[in-house]
Amino acid sequence: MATIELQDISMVFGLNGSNHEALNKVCLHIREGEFISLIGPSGCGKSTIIDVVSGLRAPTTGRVLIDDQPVTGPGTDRGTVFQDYSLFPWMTAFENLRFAIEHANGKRDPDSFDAEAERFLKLVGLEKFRNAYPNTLSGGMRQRISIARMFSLDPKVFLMDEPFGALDSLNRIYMQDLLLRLWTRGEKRKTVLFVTHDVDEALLLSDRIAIMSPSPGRIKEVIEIPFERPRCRKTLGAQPEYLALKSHLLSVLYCEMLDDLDRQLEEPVAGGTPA
Ligand SMILES: Nc1ncnc2c1ncn2[C@@H]1O[C@H](COP(=O)(O)OP(=O)(O)OP(=O)(O)O)[C@@H](O)[C@H]1O
Repeated sequence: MATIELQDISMVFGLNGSNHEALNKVCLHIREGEFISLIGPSGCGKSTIIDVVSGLRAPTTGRVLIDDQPVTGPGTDRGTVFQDYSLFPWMTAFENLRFAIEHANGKRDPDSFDAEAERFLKLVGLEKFRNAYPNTLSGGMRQRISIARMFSLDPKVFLMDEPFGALDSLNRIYMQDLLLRLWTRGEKRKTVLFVTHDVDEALLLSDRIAIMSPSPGRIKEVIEIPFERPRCRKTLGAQPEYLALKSHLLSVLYCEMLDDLDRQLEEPVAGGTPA
């Protein structure tokens, strides 16, 4: 478990000769073992936050602390899952897992890497696909391997950027439940920063939801999700409190979307003003 502290994170990108402020003084404290989701309109800077916390990108100003230590680059204390699976295409499911485990634990007995890879394949129900290459697996199966890899590396922090965004709705449900079960039964509960566009997904998974607004990206509101764990999606969706929170989230996001649209339409269009 770890705390994550985002302190006044701003990010300015150079874009077509001018500067674009993607994030403006984002502050967020994430508690030990907490599951927090970032939700907000496209382009509000959710992925940029994941990049900054993972250490792949340095902020223009501000800093991230993990357990009070500043992030200066990528590290084994953070595991990531992205929407695009990020598996090595020339390795089988087993080899992808084994490679990651070996890379993270180079000094251990090599036989233990095999056993560990087999164990995690089984945990996500893919032992029969041990020798399959990623291009022969469905999107859901590939994402199961990515998740197994993240759990097998045993980092303190999980960073997940729309991990289920490319999946159909049934696969998405399966993956959400799989993630919840693996996460809640871990001895040391991981601290999770999760990006999603899906309000129901955020409500099912999160302890808190941070709503972002665009241009530049900021955290507009942070909402506590009061439902006890373990959560059951069948009963959760029928609770009046769930419906009220969902309605609130949707109205905030909808306002953001309309504001964004207004801003776009105010910008001059090359060749004249729209009628
Ligand atoms: N490398 C880059 N160079 C220039 N601009 C960038 C770069 N990366 C991101 N941006 C800009 O920063 C802003 C935030 O991008 P980001 O990808 O973090 O948004 P997002 O909220 O994750 O969007 P989405 O939900 O569509 O994935 C956008 O306006 C984007 O165009």
